[in-house]
Amino acid sequence: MSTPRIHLGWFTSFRPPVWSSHWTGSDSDSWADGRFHVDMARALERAGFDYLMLEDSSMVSDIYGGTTEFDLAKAQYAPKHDPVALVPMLAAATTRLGIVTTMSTSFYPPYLLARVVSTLDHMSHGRVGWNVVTSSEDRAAQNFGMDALPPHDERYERAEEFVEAVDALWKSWEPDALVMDTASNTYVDHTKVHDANYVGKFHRTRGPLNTLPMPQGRPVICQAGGSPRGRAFAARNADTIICQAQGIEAMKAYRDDVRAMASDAGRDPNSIKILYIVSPVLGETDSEARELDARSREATDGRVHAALAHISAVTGNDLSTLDMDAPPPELSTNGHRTTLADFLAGSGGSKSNEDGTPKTLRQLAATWSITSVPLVGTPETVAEQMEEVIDAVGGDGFLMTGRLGRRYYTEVTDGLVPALRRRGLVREEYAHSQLRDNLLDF
Ligand SMILES: Cc1cc2nc3c(=O)[nH]c(=O)nc-3n(C[C@H](O)[C@H](O)[C@H](O)COP(=O)(O)O)c2cc1C
Repeated sequence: MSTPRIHLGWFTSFRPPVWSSHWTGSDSDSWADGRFHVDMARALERAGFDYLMLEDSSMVSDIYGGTTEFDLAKAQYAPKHDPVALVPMLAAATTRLGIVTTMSTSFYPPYLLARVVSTLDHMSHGRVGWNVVTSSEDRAAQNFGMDALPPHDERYERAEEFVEAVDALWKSWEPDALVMDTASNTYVDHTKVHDANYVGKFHRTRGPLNTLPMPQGRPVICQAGGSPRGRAFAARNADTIICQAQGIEAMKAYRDDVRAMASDAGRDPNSIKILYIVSPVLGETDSEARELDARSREATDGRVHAALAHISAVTGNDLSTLDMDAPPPELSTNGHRTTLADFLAGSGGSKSNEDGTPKTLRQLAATWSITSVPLVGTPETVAEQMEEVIDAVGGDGFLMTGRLGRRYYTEVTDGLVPALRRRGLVREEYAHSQLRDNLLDF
C-alpha cells in the first residue's frame, strides 16, 4: 500500500444544519442535542479524516443594517452552541477521529482553558485539538465585560503569552507524577507536581493545574492566522494551520512563508500540517457538477446579503450602508483582516470583470468564497484535481467545508473519499490512536 499524501479535516460549527431547502431531513429542529454532529463525526472517521474542527464566536451580530434581524432570521451566526460542550459526545461516539474545538485567548482565562482542554484530552484518549483564535468582534468582547477588542496585533501578543501560560500549567505535572502506589498509599507523588508561577505582561497564573498530565502532553494546536502577525504566531505555535489562501500560487506562497518562519523559530516545518479550505462541488457527471456550481454562484439577493452580512459581522463594517452597484471604497478592520482583504481583492484575486470594469459590491459578494481552489466534477475528477493541487503546492491537505447537512458530507465521505483512496491519497485506516501521531504519520 502506498503512503497517503493528503490529510483531511472538516470545518464546521455547532449550529443548525441547512434547513430551508431540499434534503434537510429533521435535523433543523433536533441538531441542538448533538446527534447530528455525532453522525457526522462517525462518517468522517469512517472516511479516515484527521479531524473535525468546530469554529466558534460568542455573539449575536447586529452590524449588518444595525439590527440582529439578518443574523437571526437567516441563522447566519446565531444560534450557535458552545462547541467545547460537544467534544465529549463526539469523542464517546468515535475512537480515532481528532476533535478540534475553538477557544478564544481574548475571553478565556488561561487556567480555565488549560484545565478544560486537559479534561477533554483525557476523555478523548488524546484526540483533542485547540483552535487558537483571538476573536474579531467587539460585540463578542462586550459580552465579556470589555468595550472593544484590543488592537489586532496586540491580540496576538496576548495570545503568545496565553500559550506560554497554558504550557506552563500543562507542564506543572511531570509525566510520571501519577504513581498509584498501594504500598505507600500514594496516589500522586507530590514532589512531581510544581507551581507554574507564570507572570507575563497580560496574564498571570500560579498553578499547578489540578488535572492529570494530558495523554498528548499538549493538545494539537490549530490556527488560522493570515496576516503577517497571525502567520508568525502560527509558525511558532501550531501543529496544523487552516488556510484560506486563494489560488495555487497564493497557497504555495503561504506554505513556503510559514515553513520558513517555522524553521527560523527552530521548528521542523514538516511538523506543521497546512490544510487548505475547499468546498468540492460533486455531481454524477462533470457537466452536472458544473451546472450545480454555476447555480451556486448566481447573484441572488440571498447569496449577496449572506456574504455582506458575514463580512460585516467579522470586520465590524456595516456593508449595508454602501452602494451595492458601485465598487466598494477602501475599508479597514480590527477584526478579520485577511477575510476583508480577500473579499475586496475579488474571487480569484481579480477586482475587475472580463471587460475591465471594476466589480461592484454586489458582484464581489456574489462570487465571494473562502475556498482556496474550485473543485468541481465527479468524485474521480475532483480526486484528480486534488492530487494535482497538492502536488503543485507541496502539501499537506484539505479542510472541507460546505452546506452543513447529511447529503453534502455523505457525498464527500462516501463518494469523494473512496475515489481519493483508489488513488492511494487518503489513509485506509488510522495508524495511531492519538491526533498528533496521526497528523505526523505522513
Ligand atoms: C478556516 C478558518 C476558521 C476560523 N475559525 C475562527 C473561529 O472559530 N473563531 C474566530 O474568532 N476566528 C476564526 N477564524 C479567524 C482566524 O482566527 C483569523 O483571525 C483570521 O484568519 C484572520 O487572520 P489574522 O487574525 O491573522 O488577521 C478562522 C479563520 C479561518 C480561515
